[in-house]
Amino acid sequence: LRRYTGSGSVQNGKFSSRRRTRRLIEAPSPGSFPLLGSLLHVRHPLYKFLAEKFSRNDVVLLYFGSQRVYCLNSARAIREAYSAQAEVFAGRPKLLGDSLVGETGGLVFIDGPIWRDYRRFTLRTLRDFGFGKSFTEASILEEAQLMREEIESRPGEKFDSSKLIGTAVSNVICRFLFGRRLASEDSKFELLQNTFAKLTQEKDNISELFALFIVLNLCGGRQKLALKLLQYVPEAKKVFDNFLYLLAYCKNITAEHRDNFLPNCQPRDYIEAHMLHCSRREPENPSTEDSDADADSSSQANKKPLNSQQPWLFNDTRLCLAMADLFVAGSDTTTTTIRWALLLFHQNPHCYQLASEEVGREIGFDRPPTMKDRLVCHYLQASIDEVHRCACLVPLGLLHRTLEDTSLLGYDIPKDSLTFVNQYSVNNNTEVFPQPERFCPERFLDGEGRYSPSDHVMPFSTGKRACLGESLARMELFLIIAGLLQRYERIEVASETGQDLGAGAELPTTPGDIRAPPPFTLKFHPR
Ligand code: HEM
Repeated sequence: LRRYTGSGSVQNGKFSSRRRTRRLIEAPSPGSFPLLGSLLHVRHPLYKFLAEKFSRNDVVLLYFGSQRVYCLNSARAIREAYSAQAEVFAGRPKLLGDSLVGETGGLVFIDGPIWRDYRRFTLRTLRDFGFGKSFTEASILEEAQLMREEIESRPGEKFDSSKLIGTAVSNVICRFLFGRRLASEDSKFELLQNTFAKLTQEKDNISELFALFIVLNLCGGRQKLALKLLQYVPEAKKVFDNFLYLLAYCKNITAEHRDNFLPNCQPRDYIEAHMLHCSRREPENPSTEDSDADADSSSQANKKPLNSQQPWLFNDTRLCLAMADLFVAGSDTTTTTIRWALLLFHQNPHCYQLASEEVGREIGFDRPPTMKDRLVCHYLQASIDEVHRCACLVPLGLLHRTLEDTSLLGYDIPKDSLTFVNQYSVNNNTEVFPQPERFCPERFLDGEGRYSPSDHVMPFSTGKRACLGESLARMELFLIIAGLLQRYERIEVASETGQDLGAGAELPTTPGDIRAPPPFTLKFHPR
């Protein structure tokens, strides 16, 4: 019998401050064993298992070791938690990062004032550099142009899709972070790209999370001890080493910047913006109440003063941790979505045809696309949403942590529980998306053929922890895909591993956090 012995009781959907002990109202669960938790009660991939076995349940309770982990298995549950109770669900679990680096920082696996200030600083800097404006647009178009030059320098050749698209996408983020692109021949660049594609796609991160929490349990929650033990596991050690490699790379570039930094000039990249911010240590207005607005890159959020609490939160190690997070979060996600788009168009050539015709009609073939064209390219916009739905790139999102006791759709959720979304359940809900296995952009068009997005498709999540790079990703997707449609009458896709990738073929996907298609090459047929 589990009893709730937290700080309050449930009243009007919230715990009151009155201390009381009562039975928890538990969400349905596949079951659990002591120590191992639900590991032996679930099948892989977890998102499919939960979507099928718990198709009628909004919330499912799992255990990673003894850690409570709630799956938000419907759009209703996701919105109720991450939007309606945004503050309560805005925490992140501690996953050894602090112990590894010796500093709390970054943007993804951290919460509290450091995360808040760095998130605001990053959104503000992205906006100042023209996130959603011409500077970023120009960077993306330049990378798209370089990609096309590469293709046209070797007519009739096949290109590795990950490398070709990954180079363009990663360089957009490099230009923002470091103020320069890295040549694809640069061995460091290739290493960085591959390292994190492997980390996010190939590894079965859910099994590893189960394992990590079991080890943490065994160590009585002591992170340093768990880290020491995990150093003996070759796979885990490789992950730590790769991360430390990326961090060292960011540190070197930061040191180079420091030598050339001119405090009175306009910052040219994220590192300089950070240096400028640190050099102006005069106190700013104290932090105002945080609102939902700072979860996105809206201008309101970015006009708010940074928290600037004492002690000073900004330092070089945290800068490097934030850069590492932006590089990892901003490279493979967008690259893989574009690869999915090309693969799904390959399987559905009539959709490629319709999108090309629209691009030809609305943009023409003589000038590069701009973000304004999005407003008139209804079919292409709908196709991109359908790519998000079918690809379901991050099916389980990232783990959140509850910052206080709460209740969700009638179930009790104690403080410090972990939560994750099941985007796969939502995207394959037959009541909202009939025949979900079909690629059908028309789902997102109204009766007059105008783009009509659905609030069920949430590739960037929602609420306080929603993707910080959503605007940049949306720009990259539209500009790069529209540019390819303009230039190439047909794009041939061929599997690198002999798998059938043709129309109707079921596509095997990678087991990691990112659901990527199998490796394939691209051959371009110019108009
Ligand atoms: C198609 C491309 C992308 C997809 C599908 C995507 C998706 C996501 C998702 C699902 C999350 C987790 C949200 C949550 O925990 O609720 C996330 C977080 C994040 N993303 Fe993205 N992302 C993309 C591109 C980018 C880009 C280009 C950047 C960098 C500029 C970026 C930076 C981040 C960061 C820093 C976070 C952590 C935010 C936080 O915890 O406060 N992402 N993204």
